[in-house]
Amino acid sequence: MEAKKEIEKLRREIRHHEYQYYVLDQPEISDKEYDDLLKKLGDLEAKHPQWAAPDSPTRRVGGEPVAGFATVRHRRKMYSLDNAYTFDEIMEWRQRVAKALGAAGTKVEFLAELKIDGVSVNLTYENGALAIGALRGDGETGEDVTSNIKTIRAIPLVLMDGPKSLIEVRGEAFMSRKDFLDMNSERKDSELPLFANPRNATAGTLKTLDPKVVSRRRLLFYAHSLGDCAPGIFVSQKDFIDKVRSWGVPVNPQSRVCADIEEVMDFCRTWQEKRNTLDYEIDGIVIKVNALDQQQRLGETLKSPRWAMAYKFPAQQATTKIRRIAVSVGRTGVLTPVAELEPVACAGVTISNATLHNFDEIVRLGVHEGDRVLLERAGDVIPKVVKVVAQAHTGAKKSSYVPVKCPSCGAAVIKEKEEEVAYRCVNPLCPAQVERRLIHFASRAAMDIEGMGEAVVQQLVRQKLVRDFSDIYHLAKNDFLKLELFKEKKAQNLYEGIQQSKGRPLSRLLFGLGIRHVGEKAAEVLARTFGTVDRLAEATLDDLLNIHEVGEAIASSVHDFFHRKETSILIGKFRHAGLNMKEPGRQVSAALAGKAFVFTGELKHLTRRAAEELVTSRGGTVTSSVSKKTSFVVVGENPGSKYDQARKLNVSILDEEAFRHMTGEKR
Ligand SMILES: NC(=O)c1ccc[n+]([C@@H]2O[C@H](COP(=O)([O-])OP(=O)(O)OC[C@H]3O[C@@H](n4cnc5c(N)ncnc54)[C@H](O)[C@@H]3O)[C@@H](O)[C@H]2O)c1
Ligand SMILES: [Zn+2]
Repeated sequence: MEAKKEIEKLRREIRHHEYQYYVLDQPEISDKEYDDLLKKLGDLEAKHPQWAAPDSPTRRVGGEPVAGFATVRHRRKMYSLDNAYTFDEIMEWRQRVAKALGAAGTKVEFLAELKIDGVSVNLTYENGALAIGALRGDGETGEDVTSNIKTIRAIPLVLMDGPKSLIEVRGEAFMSRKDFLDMNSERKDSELPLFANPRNATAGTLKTLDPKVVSRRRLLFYAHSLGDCAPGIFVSQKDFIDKVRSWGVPVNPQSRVCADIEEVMDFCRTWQEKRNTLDYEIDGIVIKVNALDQQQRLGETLKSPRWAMAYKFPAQQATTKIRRIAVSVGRTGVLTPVAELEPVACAGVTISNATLHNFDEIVRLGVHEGDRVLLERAGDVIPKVVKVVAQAHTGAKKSSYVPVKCPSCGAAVIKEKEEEVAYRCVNPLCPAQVERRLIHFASRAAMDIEGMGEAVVQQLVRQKLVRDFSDIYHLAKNDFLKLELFKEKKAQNLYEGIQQSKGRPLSRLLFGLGIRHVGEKAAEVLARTFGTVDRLAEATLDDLLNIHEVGEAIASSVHDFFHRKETSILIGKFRHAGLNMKEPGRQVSAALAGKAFVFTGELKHLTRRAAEELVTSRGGTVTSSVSKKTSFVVVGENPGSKYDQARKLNVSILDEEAFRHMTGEKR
């Protein structure tokens, strides 16, 4: 009974972390900690086979597909990989392979590949042309992200001299370290939660509903696995890699054929040392039995192929001393404690600051100035303090690191509600806050003002040249000549950068304004739905709540924002300065905007994809299952259970004819 309880508790815990990781792309624990939980569960299940369950996390790949996308069933299952953390575990695997292959198993060739920390993507080519791009999902069905995938330049839309028969090429979509860091620093400026690693950032990007956002993120791609295909095209993994490369699909040039397992381990050692010379993150080495006929004989378990193994590198940690616990002031006045460190080398870079997240975290860690701490850099994120390894010998310990006054402006510091963890500076004119807000406004994902980085904003604020967003648009070229290192040319460029930003679409402006809870995605949805700033400003709370992707927090924050006197003054000033404040390119339709559609059954006049496109291009969304949030279910011939579900939940039902009228396809 005890064991059963423990197993159930572990499963619940693991499922929680899987949801955080696969669906929200915001893990709360490190991969190693997650893998340890999973291993513990696996061991318990092996010891108590009577409590095994088919839906246990030990037997399932990934997580449920994310809502908001249509799903596709993979023609062949997409698997996870088994992990090895030591060379002993690699040797054990080598022996299992030998045993399973019998006489042929003593001599096996391997292909060793870098394990890039990205997202698995399945590309289906039909007649040599890219037909579907899908994510792994739960391995059986995944999110259809074709329109996002098509914006990735590294992925060819047509194969050069490839097979005409259907073929599935699988590989890793990923982000360079630099693009990942840029993306996170933009998010930091916007006070959005940071992505823990490039993989979460890539997943978050591929799951955005707007392909434009994806194209801006510059994702990369390397093919590494074969899905469904006609028989006889390839004889080995190496052969597959070479052939797809010749058809124009990028593959990782570092892969190596290894004659035996010793060579494989050399390769692992080499890359463990050299991993930081790459401009993308790898978290290990994938070892594959090279010959496809041997792979077939080895087969797969429910979760992973027996012919492959992932060797995972140790986590990137280091220890050092905290010199001081400083406090930084964010855009909304939130105070964040930062540990200033004795510089230490960790995973190829020198670290001198680490985040402590909030003041509760300081208490939880029991950390003080002068302590030696363990740091971890997961991916390239700002390093975090994991725990105290040795307490300071000297010096009085502070009872609290919460400052009485704002370190920037000296105003009072408050905690809005007792249950909140954040302390804030109450002064909206606090120079540190104004600076952060302007940096965010000018950042790449917002108004994208060329030449207006942190240093420039800082000087503009300190010299009292700007106090609010609209002041930027009243600066003359001569004003910039007062800034450090500014000469004629640079001043001219910044001036032009500012002028150019006036034309940015409404979505960028909304994001830049830093309205609470309005991130990039919500800004896009709002801009798409209302089209102009005036219509958005007039929206009632109900109008906002009626939008499928908008929840209560966003709705009331947007409503409040546009009903403030300062906001209408600001918008007036923007208009006077000639800002665009419209969302172009969307034939937004009032009937469809913000509505959620579900399709079931066959349509006569439209393909499913064309029908979905009609919805999304008019500001609506398509989801795969019917819920209370569904606005319409479009029913074709031979509808499935979604039709019954729609009737049960009293969701409006449209036939094809009515749907085409609604979209303006038919008059
Ligand atoms: N921190 C958390 O809370 C949390 C939660 C869930 C999962 N995870 C992490 O995610 C991992 C499980 O995810 P997973 O099932 O995707 O396994 P995985 O990432 O360990 O391995 C499988 C994946 O590796 C990728 N890959 C990269 N290079 C490859 C190559 N050359 N050949 C084949 N595949 C290659 C593929 O995308 C494949 O899907 C665990 O190791 C765990 O650490 C963490
Ligand atoms: Zn302040």
